[in-house]
Amino acid sequence: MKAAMAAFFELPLMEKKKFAMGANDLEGYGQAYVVSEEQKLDWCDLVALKTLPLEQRNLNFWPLNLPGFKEAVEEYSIEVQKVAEEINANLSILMGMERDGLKRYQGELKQLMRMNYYPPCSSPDLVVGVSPHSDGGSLTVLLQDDDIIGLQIKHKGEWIPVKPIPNALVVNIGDAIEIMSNGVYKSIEHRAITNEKKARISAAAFAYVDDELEIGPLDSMVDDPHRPPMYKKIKYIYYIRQVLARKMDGKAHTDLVKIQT
Ligand SMILES: O=C(O)CCC(=O)C(=O)O
Ligand SMILES: [Fe+2]
Repeated sequence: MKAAMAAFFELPLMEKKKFAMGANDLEGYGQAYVVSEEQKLDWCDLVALKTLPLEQRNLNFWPLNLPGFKEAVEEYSIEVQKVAEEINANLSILMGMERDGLKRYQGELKQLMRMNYYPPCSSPDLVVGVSPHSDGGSLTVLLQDDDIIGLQIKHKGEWIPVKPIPNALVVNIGDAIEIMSNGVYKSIEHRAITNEKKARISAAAFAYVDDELEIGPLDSMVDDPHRPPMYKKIKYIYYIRQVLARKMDGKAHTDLVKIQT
């Protein structure tokens, strides 16, 4: 998977542009957005592909003439989905349900694979690889370089590096699980920084629910009046549209659906 991603980003720009993301597309090759004049520039190339279920793949965005790419992404996406499903099963138990509790509620999870390429940057203070945000879906499973630190999480107001553990994956809770868990499992604010000398590649597999599903705190996580619902119910499509429309601004999106007390 790492070799396949590296081979893609090494393609000449003209080749990569054949898979260019349209203005309102989630899929394809592009650059991370520049949010505002005041904000540091995002320093990152990316290609995003809908990987699962198989019928939602749009092979027009896939570099099919790159040897081994499709096979690697296909195999990796299936394996990483099993990891996401196993974590969901365990989270279900932690949330007071049977192992299949979240699966029953969420249905079969879909997957978008976002592959990021952060070129080396001689002025790392002036750019940020990916601006601070939380992931909108249920879970994100991240594959990162074993020897280059780039990912940071916000903890008690400070940016803490997530040091790579060789051959390990990083799992982020997304906003949808925060909402379903009624705030017990919080989505994490994170960003990626660039490196002065070395390029870094990562693959974020976002597992998310069907657009039409209404997400809200699960019954097992609500205990009125001791633990009332803390989030409004919202159809996932409306939630994710808000996230995408407002670009990236820390954890502001979950605040939008919080019930004010
Ligand atoms: O490259 C990373 O470590 C993080 C990427 C990320 O947060 C994302 O693609 O949502
Ligand atoms: Fe992210």
